[in-house]
Amino acid sequence: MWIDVSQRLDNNIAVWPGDTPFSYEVDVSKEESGSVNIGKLTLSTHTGTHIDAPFHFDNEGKKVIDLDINLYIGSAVVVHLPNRQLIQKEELEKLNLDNVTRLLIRTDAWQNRTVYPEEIPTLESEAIEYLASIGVLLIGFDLPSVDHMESKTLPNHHKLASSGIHILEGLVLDDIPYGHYQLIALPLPLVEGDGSPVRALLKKEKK
Ligand SMILES: N[C@@H](CC(=O)c1ccccc1NC=O)C(=O)O
Ligand SMILES: [Zn+2]
Ligand SMILES: [Zn+2]
Repeated sequence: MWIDVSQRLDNNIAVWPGDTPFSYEVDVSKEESGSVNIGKLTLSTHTGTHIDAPFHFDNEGKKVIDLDINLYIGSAVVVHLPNRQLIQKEELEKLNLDNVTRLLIRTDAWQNRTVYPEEIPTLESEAIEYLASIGVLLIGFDLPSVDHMESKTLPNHHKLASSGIHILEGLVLDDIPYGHYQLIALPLPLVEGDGSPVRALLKKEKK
């Protein structure tokens, strides 16, 4: 059974401070067109559950269309690391992450999803190096960013990208225990995209 671990997209969804509010409206109604309702979306590419392409923080970086879709489908491990400000290498070393290419970290630090949190946990730089060294290619968080909310230099975004680790943000992992899963979290084929909303799904593996 597939479990939806995406944020629902409605007109009340919280967005990054100052970013474009999400809006869905029926632009042309069935009555107006005589045949169909036609919706219109206005949204930031960083709305809800989404991936970041390197172009988000690097003008020379890959755009969404350039990213390998295989990153976003396949086996993943969910780990639960609540009540931390800094996620350290030592802590990750204690987990059994052999052969893990997709790592999803449940922090539980974004409790009230109607607003963006002021402070969120982050990975220390050595932890990113460690994850790259064991072959992690995708990291996902139940958080709006992999850097501190107020960061303008986005060191973890840059370090993850230069380490070959791709970024998935805004997952809803509230009810997801530690374990092995199959993940699907495909971005839209946005040719110029710096990021894309995804529908993120998990299915428990039998091991
Ligand atoms: N890094 C965040 C988004 C982000 O930084 C942001 C998104 C919209 C408008 C402004 C942003 N950052 C401004 O410093 C993310 O990846 O979703
Ligand atoms: Zn983002
Ligand atoms: Zn980001």
